[in-house]
Amino acid sequence: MVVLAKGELEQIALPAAQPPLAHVREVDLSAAPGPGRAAAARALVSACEEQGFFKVTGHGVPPELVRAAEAAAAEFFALPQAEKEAAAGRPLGYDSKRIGVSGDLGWIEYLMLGVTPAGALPAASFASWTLPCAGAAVADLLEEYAAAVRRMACGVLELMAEGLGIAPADALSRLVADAESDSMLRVNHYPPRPELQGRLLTGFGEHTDPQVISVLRSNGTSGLEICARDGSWAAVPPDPDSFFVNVADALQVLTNGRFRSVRHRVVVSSERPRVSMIFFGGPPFGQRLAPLRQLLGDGGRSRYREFTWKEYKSSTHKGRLATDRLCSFEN
Ligand SMILES: C=C1C[C@]23C[C@@]1(O)CC[C@H]2[C@@]12CC[C@H](O)[C@@](C)(C(=O)O1)[C@H]2[C@@H]3C(=O)O
Ligand SMILES: O=C(O)CCC(=O)C(=O)O
Ligand SMILES: [Fe+2]
Repeated sequence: MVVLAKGELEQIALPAAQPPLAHVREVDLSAAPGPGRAAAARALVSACEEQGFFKVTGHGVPPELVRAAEAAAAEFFALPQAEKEAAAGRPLGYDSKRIGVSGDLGWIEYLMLGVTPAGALPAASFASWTLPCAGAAVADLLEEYAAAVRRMACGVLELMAEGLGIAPADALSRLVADAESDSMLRVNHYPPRPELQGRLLTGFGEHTDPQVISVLRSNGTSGLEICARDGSWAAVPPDPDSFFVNVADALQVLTNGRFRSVRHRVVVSSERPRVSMIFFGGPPFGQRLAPLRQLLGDGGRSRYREFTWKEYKSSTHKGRLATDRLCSFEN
């Protein structure tokens, strides 16, 4: 349930619907080694260069696991408010309308879960966190789902390394595969909007994701919009059978700006609820982030100073959602 105080609805009202994204880039992760895989790797690299965003097909995540995880999430959000609030916590746990700690609001309720021990700090991980419904089944399903999506994210990062021509093959995926990776799962529920004389509401305000890669799956309800390099916004047609990948800030740094993290937001315009589950693949806290030498070229200049993920994450968490956070790390 989302309850807004007087005046808060005005803060999140949006004026206009955006046109659908004309060309959703697609990458088939199941392409067999050989020319098919090389073409998929090229498609992935050009999608990351042009949009920082693409759809993954042939992803290998079992559809029954996706359906079960979504049903578990829906079951959680359907609980009485008091029971959901028993799972409240910051930064991990249940919350509604507040995003971050700097005053950003949205027409949203959500669960944040740590996928790895590092991602779970300082609160609980799936293993030690018992959701107050249907036994521990919800936590178990979401944990299994997160593990499957994390494996897929690593597959995407391996294909990316191939497309970029960098070695070793796990140069990027190891950041997320690492046992110390700071990875999280976020489950968002955007209830149908209240009647607002045709106006739209911000579900999740515009931002880039700070991590390396985000992998998003939603039900069939629209809402996700991405921003093109020219600043125009477009609506992404939902596809519950596929996953969407966002290039996130740390990947922008690793590629020295060749890939740009995609600015995106969620707009609530529907009579139907939207449920999305997003895996955020983050590096270990101590990981130093700087452009990969192989992507700098001879005498190439690094656009970013070196910093650790811990440093970046804490700077991120102090600011507003829409802030362009990377600019203070530029050389
Ligand atoms: C306002 C904020 C919420 C956020 C932390 C931040 O200070 C800026 C980045 C936000 C974001 C966006 C992507 C993910 O949803 C998220 C979990 C993340 O890592 O960075 C959120 C943060 C959050 O909701 O706490
Ligand atoms: O819920 C969505 O579809 C996207 C939300 C998002 O961008 C986020 O949680 O970072
Ligand atoms: Fe996001």
